[in-house]
Amino acid sequence: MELTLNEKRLLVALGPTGSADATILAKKMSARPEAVVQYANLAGERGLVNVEKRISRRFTPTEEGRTYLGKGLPERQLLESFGETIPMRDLQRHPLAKIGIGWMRKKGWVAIRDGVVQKTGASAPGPDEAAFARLGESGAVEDSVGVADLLRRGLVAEEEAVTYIVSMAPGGKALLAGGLDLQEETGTLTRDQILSGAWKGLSLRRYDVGKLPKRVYPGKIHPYQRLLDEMRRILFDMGFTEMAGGIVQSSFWNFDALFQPQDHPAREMQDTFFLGERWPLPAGYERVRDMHEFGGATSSTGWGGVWSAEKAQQCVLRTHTTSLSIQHLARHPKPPVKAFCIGRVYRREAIDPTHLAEFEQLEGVVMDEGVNFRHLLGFLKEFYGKMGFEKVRFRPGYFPYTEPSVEPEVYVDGLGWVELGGAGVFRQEVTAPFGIEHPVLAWGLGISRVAMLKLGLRDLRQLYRSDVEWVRETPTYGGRR
Ligand SMILES: N[C@@H](Cc1ccccc1)C(=O)O
Repeated sequence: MELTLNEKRLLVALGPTGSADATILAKKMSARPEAVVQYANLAGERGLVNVEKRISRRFTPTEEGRTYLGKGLPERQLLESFGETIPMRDLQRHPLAKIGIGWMRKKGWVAIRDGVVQKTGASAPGPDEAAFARLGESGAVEDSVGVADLLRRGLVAEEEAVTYIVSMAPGGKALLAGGLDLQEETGTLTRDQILSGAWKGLSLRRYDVGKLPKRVYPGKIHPYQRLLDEMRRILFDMGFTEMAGGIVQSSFWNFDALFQPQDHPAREMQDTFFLGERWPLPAGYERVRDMHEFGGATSSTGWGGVWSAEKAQQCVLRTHTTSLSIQHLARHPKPPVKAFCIGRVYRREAIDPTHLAEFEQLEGVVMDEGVNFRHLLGFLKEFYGKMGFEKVRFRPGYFPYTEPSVEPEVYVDGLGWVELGGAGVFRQEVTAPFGIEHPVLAWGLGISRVAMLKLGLRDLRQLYRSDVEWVRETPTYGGRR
């Protein structure tokens, strides 16, 4: 083992006592205490010494406290300034009278009658004076009853003292016993030393070029957040704007506006988190009602039956971000619309490694004159491609609000084809009540799924755990940033 000269000197300084405070070692080595702590930590890593950090509370005099040091507390000085009695008026001329008289009375040392101050005979020093005397001797005191009194009077202040105790470990002892060469070492050669050849006679400090430095973990964005940021950037790059909305939605916006029948199984208690609140229906809700009951002014026949306004008012934790898409379109019924959102959605799932009751969805809508199903497939291919899924295929799907509907699948090495979201063209039953006259392409996907695939996770819950080790070890992917 190659030791630095400083480490050797530390062992030599430590030798006689086996254990010492870093400040004492610093004096012996004529070095700064911080430097000694640094040498000791290095030697500690090699098992030569042990370093123990001790933090202690102590109290040192304040500026006011210092003025009494060696002389005594004001009441003591005042008490000793007169004999058995003194007229109050005379005592008041003493510079410490203001503070001292009150304390003398409080401590029962004097009584005042008819303008005359008279000693009671009791004036034994209390714990505060004892502590103050100790303070005078050593400059600092440990906590005690008396110190608490001094602290209250503002005569001492608390200080945290850190001391490092360095003690010899068996490794260091053995090295020291074997004898250490304390010749000065050269770490950096000068130009002159090289030119003159003097370097040949120097004892050079050795470097272990094979040794890895200590790992450092700089601040890092959570892998899932990185992925969300990347998706957001991809969509901005593709010309989308971001839409926003609340986590709580009325059933009207979460289901009815999307032509989901009121007796649809997804609207059952076991699938959706219903809330106690009810929200009023928006103006023009009757067109949605008519659409459900008989198809409104369109060629659709609707679902039939009676549509309940009460059911539509019931609030839910949004079960999909499509509830934001339809509201965005209701506010912007004229083309072009090209918007996306990333947000958390809630479903009453039995929780297991691949299903959680809350997860993030990404949603996109495109509305413009003449866009069609083929454009939708193109958008999806492009988006998934930018996400790093090169092979994408589409299977027919079903959603109450789109026709035609597809379920995109991406190819993942080792897993094969994996379903990733849903997409389709909004039905007239969805668009007509809001006066939307052009085709709307819509798609959505669970992005915690994407994260699982991209980060190679077996358990979705890993995304939501506070596992700093995992965050540290997960490489930043994609190479974009
Ligand atoms: N909302 C659907 C996804 C989807 C969005 C838009 C159109 C079609 C399907 C889901 O949660 O699975």
